[in-house]
Amino acid sequence: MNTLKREKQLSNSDLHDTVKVFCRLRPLQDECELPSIKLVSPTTLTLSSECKTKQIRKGCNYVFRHVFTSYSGQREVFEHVALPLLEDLITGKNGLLFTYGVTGSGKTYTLTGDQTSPGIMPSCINTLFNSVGDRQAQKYLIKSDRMNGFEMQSENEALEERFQETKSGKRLRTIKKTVADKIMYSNDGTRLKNINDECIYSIFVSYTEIYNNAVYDLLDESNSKILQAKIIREDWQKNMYVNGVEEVEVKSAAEAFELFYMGQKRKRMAHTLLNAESSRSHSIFNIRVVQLIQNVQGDIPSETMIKVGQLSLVDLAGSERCNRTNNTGIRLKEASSINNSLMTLRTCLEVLRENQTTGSTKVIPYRDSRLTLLFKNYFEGEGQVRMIVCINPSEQDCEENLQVLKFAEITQEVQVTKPESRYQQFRTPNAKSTPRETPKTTKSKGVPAFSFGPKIPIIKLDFENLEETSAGIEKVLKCLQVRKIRGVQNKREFSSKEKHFRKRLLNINQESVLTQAEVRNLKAILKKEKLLSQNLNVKITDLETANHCMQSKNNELENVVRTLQLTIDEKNLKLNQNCLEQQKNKQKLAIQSEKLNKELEDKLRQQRYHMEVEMQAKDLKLKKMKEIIESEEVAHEQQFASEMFSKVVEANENNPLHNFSSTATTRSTLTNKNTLNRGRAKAGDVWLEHNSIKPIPLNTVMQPSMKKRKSVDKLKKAADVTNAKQTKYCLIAQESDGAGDVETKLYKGDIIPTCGGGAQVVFNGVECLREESPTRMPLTPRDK
Ligand SMILES: Nc1ncnc2c1ncn2[C@@H]1O[C@H](COP(=O)(O)OP(=O)(O)OP(=O)(O)O)[C@@H](O)[C@H]1O
Repeated sequence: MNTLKREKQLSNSDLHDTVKVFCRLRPLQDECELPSIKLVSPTTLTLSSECKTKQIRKGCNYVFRHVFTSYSGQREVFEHVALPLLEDLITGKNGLLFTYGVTGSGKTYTLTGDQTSPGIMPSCINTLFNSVGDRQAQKYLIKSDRMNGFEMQSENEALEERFQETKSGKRLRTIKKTVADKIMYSNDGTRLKNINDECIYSIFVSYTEIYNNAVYDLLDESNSKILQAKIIREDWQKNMYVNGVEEVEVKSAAEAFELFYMGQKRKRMAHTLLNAESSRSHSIFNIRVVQLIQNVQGDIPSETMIKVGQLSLVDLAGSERCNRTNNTGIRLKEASSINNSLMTLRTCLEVLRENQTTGSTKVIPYRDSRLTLLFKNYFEGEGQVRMIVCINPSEQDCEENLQVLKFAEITQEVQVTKPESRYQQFRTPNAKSTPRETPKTTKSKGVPAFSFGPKIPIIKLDFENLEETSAGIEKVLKCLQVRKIRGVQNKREFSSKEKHFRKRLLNINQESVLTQAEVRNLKAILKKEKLLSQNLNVKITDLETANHCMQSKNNELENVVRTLQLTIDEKNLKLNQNCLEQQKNKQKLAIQSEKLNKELEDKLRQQRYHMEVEMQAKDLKLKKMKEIIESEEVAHEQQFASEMFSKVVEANENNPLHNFSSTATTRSTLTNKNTLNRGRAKAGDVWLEHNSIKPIPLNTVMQPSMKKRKSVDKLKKAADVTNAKQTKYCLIAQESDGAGDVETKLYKGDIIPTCGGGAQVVFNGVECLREESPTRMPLTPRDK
């Protein structure tokens, strides 16, 4: 397995020239969480196994100049990182310190901190004022020209300005004392050792921010609500600066903190209007220390030199990725702008490193972003550059931290030339104009710009005292010679100054041409923006109208929904009432039916009891009747059976098909069934009426009841009897006694199908119809 262990050891000589990169780990919010970053040594760290990013290079170490752990205090960070920059600043050297890292990794905390643990900015301010003490120049003796330069005023001018300020109350701070107390940071009394006792100092601060690639002056008091974007320009020394930026001279730490507080307030206010957050912009707090060195000859200051040092403290915006934050709209624009500027910073440093290591001369794209353009000079050797990489060792930030570490890796390989102090500006109190170009070692004397040499002495021509006269002439000659030499020098100086002046004029002209072009561009941009804004206004109006329509429609629909809802509610109420009534009715019905059932059961029980009693009585009666009938009928039966038998035999003779099982069976069945089945013919029974003779119809009142019948005179085929529909059989016989009486006898029986498919007739009764003549003689007992 190829171990990718890579550890960069920075050589001592490199340390002086490279960008010095420090790392600060912030404490984890959740104490139970395991850190995704592991400290290998005080200068080295590595990503731990908790970091589950795909891009992780296992075993890869990242080396810094120093790693501040979560236990490192603000003081430690200040002493290691910012104090050397302050020492440079006080001697007129420039320095740039920026914090870089993911959102929430502690950049602002490191730079600003809070009252009890002041960050780098308040510590720098406190240390500066502790060190300068009473060696401060009088206010307004030095004045910013708002073009990266300084002017020197006479004491009277400065006094006048101070007087005007007090009179107008222009710079009187508006914040309350309670707020002023709150914005004070604790001061531990640290002092710088390299203060020059022969100098007096003036401290200036400016506070700017870069938001969406536009520079805003946070101390600009011209319009307190809307911040105007500023342009970045290059001064005559090729230094980049924010044109027209407000540089305020501060005479105490409190004043500086007040300005910082006001700048932050303005930033918040402007951002509320722009719908942005503080961490969405890069903020730059600039401290400039102007050092005045005055050489005094007698009572008159013979020469005045100015050295200017600048320290830029930059709080970069968070470097998170767009897809993690799911930004859209303005946030996406902000994020891409932040990422673009950070990307450009990265590209610039990469190209710079490549140019330095390979000797190539690739163009560094400083102009691609305002951030890199503003700090171009630092990367090209105008001062020390230090970076604090802030890291939140939480697992969530793991992937972003990896990107940050990679950036840190590139940055610390970039070389910057060692800064050196120089006289940036010079101005004598009596001269009004500021010489723009001041060679580092140029010294100007407190005498008129052009001197014509010593005055020509006045001599008296005294021919009597020739010696004195000739000495005087000699003096005049000498003086004239000196004046001649001075004249030549003056001529030379004049021509060089003229040259220089022309050159400056040319530069100014070029600058003015460039400015004009810039103004033209800006005007074109403004025009475009105005057009865009007009279009947007039209769109907004359209959308507002549409929105209005939609809202009225929506209101109507809401009304409809409300009425429908009311109807539904009413119906639901009725439905519920109906349900309740139904349930009540059901309950009532159930109670009633239960009552009825009970009553019926009681009645049934009573009836059953009565019937049983009746039945028993009837049974008793029947038994008695049976006994009587049986004794009476024995004789009749025998006679009837013999009659029946003869009739059937007779009928059988006429119809051989008539299938009777046996005479004996018939007789016995007849005997048994006669009493039981007589008169039990049902209404639905079909009768087979067998008229073997043609009977004379009798007009008796009672007639046989055979509603459904089939009359046959002969039984020709078996089907006549076996027809399943026919259930009753009736054989008709008629007799006449000759005296006029006629008797018809109907022998009745049930047709019962047999197992063999035939049928048998079981006789069970005889009906007799008798018609007697009213004229007939009564029968003698013999006749009977
Ligand atoms: N070293 C630290 N010790 C204690 N608290 C810290 C430390 N670093 C950061 N914090 C806390 O973490 C929180 C976030 O820090 P800070 O606002 O400085 O992050 P940031 O990187 O500036 O974020 P942004 O990019 O959003 O501005 C703050 O509440 C701060 O107090």
